[in-house]
Amino acid sequence: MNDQLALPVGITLDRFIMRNEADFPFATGELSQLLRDIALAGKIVNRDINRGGLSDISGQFGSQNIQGEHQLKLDVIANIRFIRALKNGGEVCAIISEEDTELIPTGNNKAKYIVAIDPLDGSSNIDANVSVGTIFSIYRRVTPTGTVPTIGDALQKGDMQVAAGYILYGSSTMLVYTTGRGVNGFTYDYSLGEFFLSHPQIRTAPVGNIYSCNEGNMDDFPVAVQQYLHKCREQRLIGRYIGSLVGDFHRNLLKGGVYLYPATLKNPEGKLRLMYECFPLAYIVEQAGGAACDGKRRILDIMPDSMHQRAPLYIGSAKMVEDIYSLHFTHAS
Ligand SMILES: O=P(O)(O)OC[C@H]1O[C@](O)(COP(=O)(O)O)[C@@H](O)[C@@H]1O
Ligand SMILES: [Mg+2]
Ligand SMILES: [Mg+2]
Repeated sequence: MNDQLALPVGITLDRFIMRNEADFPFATGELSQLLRDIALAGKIVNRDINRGGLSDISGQFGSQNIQGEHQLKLDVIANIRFIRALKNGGEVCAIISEEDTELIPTGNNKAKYIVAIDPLDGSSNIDANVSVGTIFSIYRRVTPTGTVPTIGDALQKGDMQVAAGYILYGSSTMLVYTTGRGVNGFTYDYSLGEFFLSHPQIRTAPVGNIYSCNEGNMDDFPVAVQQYLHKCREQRLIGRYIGSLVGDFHRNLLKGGVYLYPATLKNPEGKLRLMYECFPLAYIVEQAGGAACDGKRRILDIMPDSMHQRAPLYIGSAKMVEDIYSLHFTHAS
């Protein structure tokens, strides 16, 4: 409490980024600028989402993405907005997007960062006016700057991320991110057009009383998960499931709890994508004291072999994730 009182009221995202950059003696400002570019695109997409019900922006776009999902107009609009901001910003040499099959070269071959992005998360909720989000993950390229980026630059372990975050377009709009020195949350003040630090150094409880899972798939779940969900019910834990990963994750991060998306018959590898859903949220939750696994491994230890690879995800309060992991272990042996 004293720390928070000590903090000047109204620290903007920009000032926070600048202050943090000062802590890195060799910082060159590129990552800071990249975070600003993402925040700017987020403000524009936030405006689009607020108009989500209006005819020119609602409904299907009429095409499918590589996941076989019907793209909504807002999926495509958000994708265009972020790609344009990242290209114009000049700090990114290539982009992985949920909405694009191939790696997107930006033409900035001198740039040293790669961004993986889920431009609009929770698409199935957009026309019902339920919280949605954007999820991003940032890597340093492995090939020399000045050369054309390759898939080798894109496919890196989750542990290699230099920054990750999400924007939650909910009752208020928030940007939450980490650069490996804790997790901070910023709330958007429309009247000033600024993100302000509202949740400094977020920590998540080791045990919470919330579990989030689409139990409609219960019969498909591994036995270990079915057992865990029964235990949650026996303990009268609170079941909360929005169906927008960012919304469910954010609530559990602040209140304590666990989100589960196991493998199902429809998605035997799991539904969620490693590069732009699992990795960024796993980095954030670990920086906040929580944990994330796929039932067998720590999510951040996974080496991806394709850009749109999926994985089961168990993420949130450390002790709850550990329990799920041990149940998997018990049933595997
Ligand atoms: O409808 P389901 O099977 O419960 O899946 C919901 C999950 O799928 C997602 O919508 C997938 O993300 P996208 O909307 O970005 O495709 C998650 O946000 C959410 O947690
Ligand atoms: Mg998503
Ligand atoms: Mg999406």
